[in-house]
Order: sequence, then structure tokens, then C-alpha cells
Amino acid sequence: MSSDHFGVDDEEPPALVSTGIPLNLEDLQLSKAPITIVTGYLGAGKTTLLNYILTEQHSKKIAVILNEFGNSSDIEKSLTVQRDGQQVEEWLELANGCICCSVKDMGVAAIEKLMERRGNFDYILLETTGLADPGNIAPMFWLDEGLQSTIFLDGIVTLVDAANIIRTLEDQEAFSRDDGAGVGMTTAHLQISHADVVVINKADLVTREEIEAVKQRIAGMNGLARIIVTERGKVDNLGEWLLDLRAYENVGELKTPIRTQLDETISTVSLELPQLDEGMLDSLDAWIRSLLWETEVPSSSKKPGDQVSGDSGKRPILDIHRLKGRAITKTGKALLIQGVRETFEIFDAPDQNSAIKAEGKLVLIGRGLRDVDVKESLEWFLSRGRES
Ligand SMILES: Nc1nc2c(ncn2[C@@H]2O[C@H](COP(=O)(O)OP(=O)(O)OP(=O)(O)O)[C@@H](O)[C@H]2O)c(=O)[nH]1
Ligand SMILES: [Zn+2]
Repeated sequence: MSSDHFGVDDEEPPALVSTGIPLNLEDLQLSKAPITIVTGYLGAGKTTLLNYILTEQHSKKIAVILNEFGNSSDIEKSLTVQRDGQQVEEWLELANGCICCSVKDMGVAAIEKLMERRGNFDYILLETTGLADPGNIAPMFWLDEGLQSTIFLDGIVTLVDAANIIRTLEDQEAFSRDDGAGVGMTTAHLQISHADVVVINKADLVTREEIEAVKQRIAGMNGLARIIVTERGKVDNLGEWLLDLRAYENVGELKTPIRTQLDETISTVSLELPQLDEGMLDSLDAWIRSLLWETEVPSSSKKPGDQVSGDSGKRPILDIHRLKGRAITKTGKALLIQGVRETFEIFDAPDQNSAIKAEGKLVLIGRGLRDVDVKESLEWFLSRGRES
């Protein structure tokens, strides 16, 4: 697991093999294609949104990848333009010069290979199946800059069906996952907790009041996601809302979540971070590791890694899905913190000037956060690391 983790220590940059050709790293970075994961429960309107983007976005050469194969519904077939009835085997040209591909066992390497064969694209949109857990997909694309990948994860967009989402979130019996995620956790929960943007679609089917209720429910679960309401996926300003979000490079405003309409399962907690010295930075790193890897909130009465005596089965479930933060060091440096499930990294903020002006904060989204005092735990842990 630890290989996924990029710690606070300044790691040695990978040695570049000299090719004799001057290498401009910035150009390399610029030529990487962003990938946006479009997720959402069955029938929420993912394909409709992709179709809308393809008709609106003329300035970009977009590749659409459908992470489903064979049993494509009627709407998927409509996306595969002029190929009536036929199954999507590989890439196919769309009317506007974009391309579409359906892959089953999609992975970074597979997508890169296909891109290689078909030339480069400005943008990739990946529609996951309605039952996919983005927490499993995102880390594959969330790559270290040093890697030679030609793609990088831009953000996760989650569509919800305004008319059905609350029922879906509450339909424990029908949708509770039996993979150990626990009662109350549905695929819809996972998709919302990982979202950088939540699109509340099918606004035409509900009243204003119902939309407001959905908004509050979602904001209560994922306090970091931006929320937009649409009909048929029509997002007015795609560039502002859906594309080029760079959600894994920046951490945004880290606004304190609204506390209304609480969902029993997923919640967001926002913690203030004081200015950190080296020791506290190490503590912060260790604290996050304890949360993500040991699923344990260290407390003054229990050190991380300690066995819970006798009743480990009774320990409240703690499952952090998403984590974002900004830390300011005593030496005046701004660091950003990004995490998806067990993977996290702490890195220098790309834009020091603006980041340094903001306050230190850590925002956690996940399950079981209401049952533990994370604030007390973090404060205690940081104080242990403080260099006097
Ligand atoms: N009334 C209404 N119907 C919509 C809206 N958006 C999409 N639909 C319809 O909802 C159905 C499902 O839309 P899709 O775009 O296929 O949804 P999806 O999320 O891709 O579905 P799956 O891939 O099967 O999970 C289609 O019949 C759409 O025409 C909307 O805003 N309002
Ligand atoms: Zn679809």
C-alpha cells in the first residue's frame, strides 16, 4: 500500500536519461490529455450529458470511452452515431470529428494504447457503468506527474436523477452493498462522495422544493463538490463547470460544509490546520495514514496501530473516501493535500502566492465521521509533533 503514497519528504526527482534532445518538461505536461470520469446511478443521464458535451464543445477533439460493453442500451447506441444496431467494437468516428470507444476492462495502459493508435486528443470523457464505484477507478488515472503517462485525471462528475436520488440513497435493502462496505452504503453514496461536481439532472421532473431538498442532502454528504442543476445535462458553461477542473491539482476554496439534511451514511468534516512546523507536518502525515490505512482515529487514550482490546469488531466503521486540504508551514510554504481512499499525497501548492494567503484546512468526506471526534484527535496528534 505504501507505494501509493507520496509523503511530505521531498523525493528525489526521477533521473532523466539523456537523449541528446532538449526536453521541456512543461511541454510534456501540457501535452497530457485530461480525463473526466462521468459517473452516476443507472439512468441518471450520463450518456445524455456526454452527447450534449460532444455537440457543444467544438474546439476540442474529444474521445469518449464507455466503460461498458455489449449490452449497451438504446441511448448508448445513439451515441455511436450511424452505426445502427451494431455493437461498438473499438473506436468509431463521431459526426463532429470526435471518437467513441467502448471498453470492458479499461485501464490506463489500454486507453493510452488506443490513443496511440488513433492520435492524440485534447480531452477524454469516460462514462462508467451506473454501478461503478469511482473510488476504484480514480486512482488508476490519478498519476504522479513524474510518470510518463499521456493522460491525467481532471475530475469526477457525478450525475444524480433529481426525481429518484433520495429514494436511491435510502433504499437500503435493494441497494446496500454486500462487499463489506456496510449497511446504508449504496453505490449512489460512493459516487456522490467522490464527486468534484454533482450534476442534479432531470430538473424538469421535480418541483423547486424537491430540488432544494436534493441539493441540501448532497451538500450535507459532500461539502466540497460544486452542485449544478440541469435538464438533459445542459450545462451552460462547460469550461467552468465540467471540463478542465484540475480537481487533483488544486484544492479549491475548501468551504466549510453546510450542515443540513444530513445523510446517515456519508458526511463531510472540515478541520482547521494551524501553521505547521516540520514535526507537526510529520504528525499530520502520520495522522492521515492512520485514518486511511488503519481506519482509525488516534486518540490520547489509544495510539495508532494499538489493538482495540477484545472488541475490535465493535470499532465504529471509518471509511474516508475523499480528502482535500491546504497546509501552511511556519516557514511560509503552502502545501496541498489530496486523497482518494487509501491513496494520498502532500505536495507544494503550484500557486504559492495565492495559496499562502488562504488558511490551513483539511476536509474529509466519508463514512463514520460523525461517530468520532476527529477534531480532538487531530489537535492532540499535532501537538505531539510540535517542535518546542
Ligand atoms: N425527463 C428527463 N429525462 C432525461 C433527462 N436526462 C436524461 N433523460 C432520459 O433519461 C434516460 C436515461 O438517460 P441516459 O443518458 O441514458 O442515462 P445514463 O446514466 O447514461 O444511463 P445508463 O448508462 O443506463 O446508466 C433517457 O431516456 C434520457 O432521455 C432529463 O433531464 N429529463
Ligand atoms: Zn449511459
